[in-house]
Amino acid sequence: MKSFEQLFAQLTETARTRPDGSSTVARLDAGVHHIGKKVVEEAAEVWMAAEYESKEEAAEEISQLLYHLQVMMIALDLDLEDVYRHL
Ligand SMILES: N=c1c2ncn([C@@H]3O[C@H](COP(=O)(O)OP(=O)(O)OP(=O)(O)O)[C@@H](O)[C@H]3O)c2ncn1[C@@H]1O[C@H](COP(=O)(O)O)[C@@H](O)[C@H]1O
Repeated sequence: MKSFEQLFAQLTETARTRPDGSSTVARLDAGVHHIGKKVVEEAAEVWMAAEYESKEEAAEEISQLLYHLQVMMIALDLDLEDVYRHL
């Protein structure tokens, strides 16, 4: 289990070191348009899980949405403070 901040640190390091086989590197290479489609897709899956599936399934979809939002942040060179200052 990892926190939001721990995942962001891991993904930032992954983007810097570009390990072979990383799905995060592949998503970053695919670009903002591709990442944006995943954000929208995962947001819809959160909605559907919340209305029609279990709390556990909703939690899993929410975790995937958070992951793709973090990938988008890295693609845009945003750090956590850039987002937190709007909370
Ligand atoms: N937390 C996540 C995570 N959440 C979601 N996903 C990705 O999002 C996908 C879920 O989307 P879908 O259900 O739509 O699955 P899919 O249809 O196969 O989606 P696509 O792969 O085709 O886009 C998963 O298959 C993963 O590819 C994640 N991929 C990676 N992580 C974490 O990111 C870290 C780095 O991962 P790598 O870059 O792969 O090393 C690791 O700690 C991982 O646990």
